[in-house]
Amino acid sequence: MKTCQILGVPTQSGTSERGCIMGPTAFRIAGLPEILQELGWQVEDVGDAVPAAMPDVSHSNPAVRNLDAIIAWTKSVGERAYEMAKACDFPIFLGGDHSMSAGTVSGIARHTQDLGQPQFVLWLDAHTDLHTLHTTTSGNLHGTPVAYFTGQSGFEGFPPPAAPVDPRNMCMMGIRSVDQAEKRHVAEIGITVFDMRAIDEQGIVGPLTSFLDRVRAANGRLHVSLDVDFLDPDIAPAVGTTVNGGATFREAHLIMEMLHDSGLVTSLDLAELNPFLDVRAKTALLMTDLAASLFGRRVLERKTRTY
Ligand SMILES: NC(=[NH2+])NCCC[C@H](N)C(=O)O
Ligand SMILES: [Mn+2]
Ligand SMILES: [Mn+2]
Repeated sequence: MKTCQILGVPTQSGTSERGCIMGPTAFRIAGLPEILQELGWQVEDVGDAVPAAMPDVSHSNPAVRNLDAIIAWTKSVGERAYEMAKACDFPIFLGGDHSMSAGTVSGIARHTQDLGQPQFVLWLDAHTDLHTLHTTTSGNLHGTPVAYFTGQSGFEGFPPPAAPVDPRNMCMMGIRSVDQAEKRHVAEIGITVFDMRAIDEQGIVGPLTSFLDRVRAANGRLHVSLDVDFLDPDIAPAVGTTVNGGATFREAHLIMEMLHDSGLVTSLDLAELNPFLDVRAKTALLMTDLAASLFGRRVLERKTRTY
């Protein structure tokens, strides 16, 4: 049986809105571990990560908030993610704000490097999260993990990622809120971005298939990072950074179903769930259902199509 380990990463220091600390609990109450078991996985919930000791740090950009806590989380989550990748077939990380992914992706990529394979990342988000400590104006470090784990400079005090992800191995979908500094950066480093306009024009199947083909051709391992604000706020209100015009229910499920059928996904973040902002748990339940689709739940049994 395929094995999966689930780790809670209750970070909220990367945001200015409190509540993401409750995210892992909400996913557990929504029944995520049991649902994956029913789908035929051997599931082990390994509890919640705790941050490493906080370093004594300051930064020249006065906007930066909670740098000590984010460095401490990045260190410990990076180690936990690396151990999980060695110990099971499929690590899942329950956030927690998106600063969690500085740790999760860098730990996962370190293991992928040990295997001698390239790491690919699918980033499903309204935002590119590509700031550095120097370019962020909000100071909220959940806006920075992609720059960190792709090895960009500007992360003084952080442990350097052992295996920086090649930005050309990254695909972003759902993007619709990008700051000036991020726009320059994204073009420069060569990430493939399907913004919301591209999705409107081309749909999901073409863009996602072309990326999955690249992952397969390179014999890569694929990490998926799903931010709640990828989804439209009408269906997913439980996030501190809602942006109108997000992915629909069907678009999101189609992505998850295609990812499952591809057989390429080897790890997952469920990020930014803020249960304090939810409406009768509908966002927690939707995110859980999306994970179920990624793990093989489908409406009707049918022959697997390979994308
Ligand atoms: N993970 C997220 N929700 N990130 C939102 C970041 C928003 C904005 N770009 C900022 O840096 O403040
Ligand atoms: Mn994000
Ligand atoms: Mn976002």
